[in-house]
Amino acid sequence: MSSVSSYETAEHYFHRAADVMGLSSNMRTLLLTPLREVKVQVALELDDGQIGTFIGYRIQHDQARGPMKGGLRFHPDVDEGEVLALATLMTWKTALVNIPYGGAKGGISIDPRKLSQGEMERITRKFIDQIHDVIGPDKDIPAPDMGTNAQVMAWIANQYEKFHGFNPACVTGKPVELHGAQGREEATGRGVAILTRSFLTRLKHDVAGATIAIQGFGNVGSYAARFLHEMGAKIVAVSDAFGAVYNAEGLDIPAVARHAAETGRVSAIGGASEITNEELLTADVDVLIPAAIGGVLTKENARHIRAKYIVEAANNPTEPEADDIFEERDILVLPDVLANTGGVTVSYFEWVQNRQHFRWELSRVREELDKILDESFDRVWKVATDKGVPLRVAAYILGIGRVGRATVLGGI
Ligand SMILES: NC(=O)C1=CN([C@@H]2O[C@H](COP(=O)(O)OP(=O)(O)OC[C@H]3O[C@@H](n4cnc5c(N)ncnc54)[C@H](OP(=O)(O)O)[C@@H]3O)[C@@H](O)[C@H]2O)C=CC1
Ligand SMILES: O=C(O)CCC(=O)C(=O)O
Repeated sequence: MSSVSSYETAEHYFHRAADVMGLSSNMRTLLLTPLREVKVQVALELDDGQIGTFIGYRIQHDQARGPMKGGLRFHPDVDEGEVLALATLMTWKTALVNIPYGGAKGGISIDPRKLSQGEMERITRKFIDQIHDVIGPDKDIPAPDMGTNAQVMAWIANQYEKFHGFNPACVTGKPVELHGAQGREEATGRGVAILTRSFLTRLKHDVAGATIAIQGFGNVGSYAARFLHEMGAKIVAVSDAFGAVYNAEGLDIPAVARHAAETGRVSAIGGASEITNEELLTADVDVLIPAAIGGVLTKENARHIRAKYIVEAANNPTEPEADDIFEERDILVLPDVLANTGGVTVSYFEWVQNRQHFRWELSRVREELDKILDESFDRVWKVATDKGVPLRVAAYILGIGRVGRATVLGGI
């Protein structure tokens, strides 16, 4: 696990790009300082009659380019620094793909696996009771992240509407039956697969037959695995919090998905050996895709990574010293700020549809998403090539540049 905090990582990557851009120290302070940090008590009666007291956060980083946007994470590791780091990342991410939003993120420090469905619903509603005034379709629009899903988004919409009236654009990632968008659930993982293919193609490496290890088999990891499998890639290892499974000939991903749905974990599936998450990270593969928690690629394991390429489906998986080691070892990294933008982009399509009271077909969602991903990838690649910088620095230059210009044009 990383010894560097998520926020130190976020600041480091910001300054690395800001140095190349020649940003003044005043501008750096303005762009890094969050607009608002909300920290609330979320207290409720648990199923066993005990009182549970949890801490919830919503950190709104920047709104120069539009209402703030970002997911809501339910995980035991959630703290203020992590949420701020993730909110900051959202600001550069929405700017990079040029959708009209700023950045925010939220979370509650809880373990959803230890809660009943009823407890999850009560916690979600209690949290929205505390923050409904600072969120909304023109202020800040939450969405799913680790530990939350379409059902949680449905409760958020319902609770928000108790205060403010019907307004499904107040949250995205909702169930399709309740004003959600076709294709949002698959969007982040599908985007990861499409960008992985573009990345490999640019490097003259065919996705068909490429060997891939994916850490995390939740929303993002499982859809990325599914789409890459359909593209002909050989997914040799996948994992969840309990451990990993490996088959050098390639896993049968639809079978792993069925097994995980039935048993709640990927382990103990026939025809694959059990390995640890750490062994998955150092597997001998073409592409490593971290798609779970942050801070998993560290200065301790970076020299043992055998993948040729890393695609960051997770947010903030790589600590700065590991990133430097990858650069030195010519391991190319497709950074989170680009690699996982499929989710927020389709969230934007959902928000647009909600505001227009109009529904798009899945084919239109996919087509519009592919266009944005292709354009963003090409732009990042060009800046990296023109300036001779890594893809992460190039992506940050584009994102920070757009936010900086909007800030100057709009005035403070
Ligand atoms: N959902 C989205 O649209 C987006 C998500 N992301 C990022 O993608 C990543 C994954 O999110 P998402 O798929 O939504 O989350 P989910 O909660 O759906 O899935 C998380 C996965 O990670 C596994 N996991 C949890 N803890 C560990 C651990 N310590 N070691 C290994 N695996 C672990 C979980 O296992 P288990 O099931 O056993 O707990 C699960 O397989 C996060 O970094 C998130 O910020 C980025 C952009 C958008
Ligand atoms: O869909 C969204 O609005 C946000 C997704 C998210 O949290 C992320 O990209 O990290």
